[in-house]
Amino acid sequence: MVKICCIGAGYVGGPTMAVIALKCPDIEVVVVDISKPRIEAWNSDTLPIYEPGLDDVVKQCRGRNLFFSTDVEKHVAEADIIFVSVNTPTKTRGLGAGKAADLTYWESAARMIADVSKSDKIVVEKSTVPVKTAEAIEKILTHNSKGINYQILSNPEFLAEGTAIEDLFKPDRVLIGGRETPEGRKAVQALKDVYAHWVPEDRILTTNLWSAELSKLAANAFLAQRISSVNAISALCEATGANVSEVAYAVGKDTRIGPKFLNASVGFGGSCFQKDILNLVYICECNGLPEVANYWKQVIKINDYQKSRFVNRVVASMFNTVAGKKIAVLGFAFKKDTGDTRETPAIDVCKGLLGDKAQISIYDPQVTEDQIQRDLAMNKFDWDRPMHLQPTSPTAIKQVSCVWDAYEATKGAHGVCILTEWDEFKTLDYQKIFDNMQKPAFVFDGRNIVDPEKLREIGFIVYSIGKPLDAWLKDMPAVA
Ligand SMILES: NC(=O)C1=CN([C@@H]2O[C@H](COP(=O)(O)OP(=O)(O)OC[C@H]3O[C@@H](n4cnc5c(N)ncnc54)[C@H](O)[C@@H]3O)[C@@H](O)[C@H]2O)C=CC1
Ligand SMILES: O=C(O)[C@H]1O[C@H](OP(=O)(O)OP(=O)(O)OC[C@H]2O[C@@H](n3ccc(=O)[nH]c3=O)[C@H](O)[C@@H]2O)[C@H](O)[C@@H](O)[C@@H]1O
Repeated sequence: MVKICCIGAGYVGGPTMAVIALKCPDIEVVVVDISKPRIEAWNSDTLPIYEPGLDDVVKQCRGRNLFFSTDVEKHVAEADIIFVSVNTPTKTRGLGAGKAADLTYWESAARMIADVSKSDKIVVEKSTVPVKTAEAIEKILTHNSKGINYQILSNPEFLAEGTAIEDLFKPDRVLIGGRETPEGRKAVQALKDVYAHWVPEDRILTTNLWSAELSKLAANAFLAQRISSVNAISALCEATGANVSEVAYAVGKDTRIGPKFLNASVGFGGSCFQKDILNLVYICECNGLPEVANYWKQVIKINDYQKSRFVNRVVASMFNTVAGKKIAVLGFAFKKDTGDTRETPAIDVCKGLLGDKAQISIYDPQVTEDQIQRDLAMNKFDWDRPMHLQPTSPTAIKQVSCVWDAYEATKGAHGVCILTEWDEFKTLDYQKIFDNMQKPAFVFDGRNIVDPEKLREIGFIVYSIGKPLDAWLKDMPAVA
């Protein structure tokens, strides 16, 4: 029986390995992590991450050919194929701080593999890493090899949170990069055989190592660039009276452009887009390509602009101050169907409103109060460290309260900011919300999920990203 061990039981390691175990009953899969609480949660009825369909997959194979353990060294030693799916956060200190990927966790995993291995291994980069990381990993492994043969493969993951199980069941493509040597090709084939259990052959792409590593960074940069493009156009729509949804629809009808990923928003969030683009920028700079670096940097600048533009709209339309005013925030996760808050635009929006002394009442169906308080207190990039390295009990921010109901959050509020596109926000009783709010009552829709006309009929003053402006807002320009 082939044995797979995955180091890192996070958003990628957990679901990916659960699906491999489900689709490959002839393979034993063990997911290991240094975080004891995380592994305990994977072994319990309350999994550590919320992902539609995941519970079902885990229940079907846990204890059969899927195991979760903290005994990292034992399972690494026994495995034939080792996936490494640990954090690769942005460096916060030293060379490349604020841009370069911090490979501390990757390096320590590689050193541990070298220490405990007694047989040949295929080591698979699942984490998103800078191009050429495989070379560094190879050096670490072969320097301590004791005659053991290691083959390094790059097999980046393209799943999106909220649809991870769907994406894993039916991936657009699986990408495997390896060395172009007989041993390298054999290793690529071994990994191909795993995916071939359920992925059609023509969707399994094989490339050289560097193409696979770079394709992951490029794919995320292209996706984020689409959002920044439509968000840039949304600002122009507001200035001209065009409607961004109509523009995006018309643009996306061109089959060369396509309709997906053109929803204007308060900004993209999530653990990877910003981090991976910063990493790409750094690699370009290191390779003497400042023009290319600046091109990609602009995608992040527009994203930051979009978030601060939103805050400015809120403050400007409420007579240029929100001091002491209750603002309801609906949605804190970076997108719907996940409890993940990493780099969520809600953090920057809330911090912006707090900077103007607002009182914020937050409701999100999946995010805990503890998480929200930690996010608002944490320094940038600290969120992407393993749990045990994050600040444990930050001082709670007094102006922020978290409630478990949208109606409670909006009661007595001056304004409502919709920051995540949870389906339940589309069907709220907005008349009831209006009746219980201060007047004039404002809705700032950062996800374009409510019908502005219907809300205006109720009496709200409405701001929707990239939509023709309410007369009220036209008279209140949002200048920083
Ligand atoms: N979250 C996502 O949707 C996607 C993430 N990625 C990439 O996958 C990688 C992992 O991301 P996530 O799963 O989201 O991170 P995560 O933070 O959810 O999980 C990483 C896990 O690795 C563990 N870990 C760190 N060092 C370790 C070590 N030396 N030994 C054992 N365990 C260790 C941590 O305790 C943590 O549980 C990152 O490189 C990310 O860029 C790629 C595609 C999608
Ligand atoms: O490397 C990663 O981590 C993953 O990053 C993204 O996945 P994810 O961040 O989970 O979610 P997305 O659906 O891409 O959304 C990212 C952000 O963009 C926003 N978004 C998305 C689409 C859109 O049209 N407009 C928009 O503002 C979302 O609300 C969210 O805040 C990619 O879609 C995955 O392919 C990739 O594997």
